[in-house]
Amino acid sequence: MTTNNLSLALIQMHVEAGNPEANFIKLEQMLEQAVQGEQKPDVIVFPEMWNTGYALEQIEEIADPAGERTKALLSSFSKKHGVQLVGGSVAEKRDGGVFNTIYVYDEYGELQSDYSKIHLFRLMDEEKYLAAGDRLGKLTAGGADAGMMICYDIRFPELARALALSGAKLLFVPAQWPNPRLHHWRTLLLARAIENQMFVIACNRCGTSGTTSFFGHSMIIDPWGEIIAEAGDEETIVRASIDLNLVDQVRSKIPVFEDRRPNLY
Ligand SMILES: O=C(O)CCC(=O)C(=O)O
Repeated sequence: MTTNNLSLALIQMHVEAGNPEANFIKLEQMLEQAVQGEQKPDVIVFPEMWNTGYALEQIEEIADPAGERTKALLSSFSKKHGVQLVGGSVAEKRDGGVFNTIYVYDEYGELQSDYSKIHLFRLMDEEKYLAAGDRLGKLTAGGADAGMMICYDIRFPELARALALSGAKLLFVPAQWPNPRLHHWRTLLLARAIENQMFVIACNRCGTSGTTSFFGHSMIIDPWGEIIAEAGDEETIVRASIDLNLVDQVRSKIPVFEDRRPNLY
């Protein structure tokens, strides 16, 4: 069988809470590094809320108005380098609120889709400062249908299943998932990959903000649940090439989607 390869790079960066200037500089530096590797990536993924971090008390002032600054950067970079960007998420100010939003730019510099986090994480008071999105996140990557979820969203298996049922073969997950819940992060990502027989491509931040530390461990998991790449806790770019044909192979070996009994549950 011929391969259908997609080359990925995940920007596992330190985010400075409340300092968009520093974060834009850091992101641009790491983006340049990402395209200078031996194999130019087809898709680059960033972490959650990389522009502002979780400076929630200041979020109204520092969120990107209509995402304009972020969109300008993503559009020009994707076009210049012919690379698709799953632009992490940013704090985006619109419609009288602040949303936690992913913009996806295609390799021609055009906005392909967006997604605003639909489950707000109450342990970090997100519901007090942020507005929730109200639709699913879908995109295409390497010619395949894909879905996106943000951080806490991975605790909701129904969401990943809905995306898989709508055709997604890959799931992109930008996150700011902190210590001490590394075990939850790895287990949930592995479960979403195995149960939906899809690639899971998860980009977490690293470093410390105030008293909260982030363990990194960005991961690329295949539809059989094998870990193709996993970072440690340092600032790094995680790279891997995946064969999209593996999704159909795994789905025909164990036909979970044909064997479902949705009328019983
Ligand atoms: O669910 C968790 O444990 C972490 C979620 C989180 O940090 C977030 O959604 O920002």
